[in-house]
Amino acid sequence: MNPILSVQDLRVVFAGFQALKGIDLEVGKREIVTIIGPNGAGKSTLLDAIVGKSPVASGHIYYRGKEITNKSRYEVARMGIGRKFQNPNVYNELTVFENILLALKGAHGVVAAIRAKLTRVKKARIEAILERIGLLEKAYTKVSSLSHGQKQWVEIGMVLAQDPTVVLLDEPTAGMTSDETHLTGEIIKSIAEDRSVIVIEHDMEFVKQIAQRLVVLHQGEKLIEGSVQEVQNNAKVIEVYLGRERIDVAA
Ligand SMILES: Nc1ncnc2c1ncn2[C@@H]1O[C@H](COP(=O)(O)OP(=O)(O)OP(=O)(O)O)[C@@H](O)[C@H]1O
Repeated sequence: MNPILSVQDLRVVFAGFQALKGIDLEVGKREIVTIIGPNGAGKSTLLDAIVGKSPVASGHIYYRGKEITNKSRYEVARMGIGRKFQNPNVYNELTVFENILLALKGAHGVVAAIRAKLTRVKKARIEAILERIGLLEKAYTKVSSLSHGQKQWVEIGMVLAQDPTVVLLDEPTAGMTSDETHLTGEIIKSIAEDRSVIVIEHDMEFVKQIAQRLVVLHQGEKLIEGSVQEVQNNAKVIEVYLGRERIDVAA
C-alpha cells in the first residue's frame, strides 16, 4: 500500500502517563479505517496527535510522504486533514447553507463570508456538499431547528467544505437514532469515494456497515488490526470487551 497517512511508533505522554505507547497505523487512499476500543484506550488521543492537538513525545506522522509530526492544527488542516469532534460545533442561528458557506475554504469571518458575493461555483459546491450529507432540502432551515443527528451531518459538511483529503470523525453517530446512524454510514461511504476516512466508533452494527479495516486500541496499544470478522473472533478482543461494553459477536 502507498499510504496517504502513516503513523509510526507514536507515543503520547500526559504528565508521565503514556496515553499512546507506540502506535503504527497506515491509511490508504479512499480507505475507511475504523478505530474501536474501550474507554480510555487512546482513540481520541490518536486523532488529536494526527491533527496537532496532542503533543507527540516520540514517533512520526507522515501525510502524503511529508512529516507532519507536531505541526500546528492550522497547518495540518491547511494541508488537507479535516477533523470532526464529538460535539457538534455549528452556528445554530444560521441556516444549514450559511454554515457550510462559512466553512468553505477561503472564507474569512462570519460577516465577510455572508456578505461576499455568492458565486455560482460556490453555490454549486455548497449544494453538492448538502446533497452528500442528505440536507439539500434543509438548506434554508435554521440549524437550531434540526435534530441532533442532522446537526452532526452539518458539521460533517463543514469539514467537507475545507476539501480535506483525509477526514477524521470522532464518534459521528453519538446520540443518533438508529435511522440516523444508518444514514451516517451511507454518508461516510460516499465520502470515501474520493477521500480517506478514519472513524472512531462504538456501535458495532454501524462498524459492520462501514468497516473495511478495523483497528482495536487498548490501554494505548494496538491490540489487533483486521477485518470485522477477524476482530470479532480474536480472543484478546473478546477478553478486553468482556464485562465492559458488549462487542456483538453475532455475524
Ligand atoms: N489532555 C489530557 N491530559 C491528561 N490525560 C489525558 C488527556 N487526554 C486524554 N488523557 C488520558 O489518556 C487516556 C486516553 O484517552 P482518550 O480520550 O484518547 O481515550 P478514548 O479511547 O478516546 O476514550 P473514550 O472512548 O472514552 O473517548 C485516558 O486515560 C485519558 O484520561
